[in-house]
Amino acid sequence: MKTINVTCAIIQFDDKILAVQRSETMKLPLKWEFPGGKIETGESEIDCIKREIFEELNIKIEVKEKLTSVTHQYPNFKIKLIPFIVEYLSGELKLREHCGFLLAYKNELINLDWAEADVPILKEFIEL
Ligand SMILES: Nc1nc2c([nH]c(=O)n2[C@H]2C[C@H](O)[C@@H](COP(=O)(O)OP(=O)(O)OP(=O)(O)O)O2)c(=O)[nH]1
Repeated sequence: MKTINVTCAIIQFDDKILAVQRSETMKLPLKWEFPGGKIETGESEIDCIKREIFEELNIKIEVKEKLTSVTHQYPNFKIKLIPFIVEYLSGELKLREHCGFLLAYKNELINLDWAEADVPILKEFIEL
């Protein structure tokens, strides 16, 4: 099965992190994730994450660090999830696709019902 390449952003607002909840009509409904999305043909990972964050959240970010990518097989599809630690730069946060968000301290994030592919990323991030 073809692997979908997806970037995602761990966005730091001061000392809190943004998590977003997938809506009921999306794949993996109501799961929590880091915002991001699929890499388009010819697009770099960095351009992808900046574009997706602006499209989904209306904010500009600066990419700081790349974490370890995770390949995960869901029942119907397989993804490679490519995570970046980023910082908020500008813009007013607006949810364009997700049904909810929260800002939480690092050690509070683990209590959410995450998309499965995000769990190793979250663990790596928490141990940094
Ligand atoms: N953006 C993002 N997607 C994630 C994460 N974890 C995870 O398993 N995914 C999955 C959910 C989606 O199937 C896929 C990302 O695709 P997407 O958000 O751009 O597209 P989508 O669900 O709207 O899918 P589609 O209807 O356009 O095919 O990766 C994550 O942390 N962030």
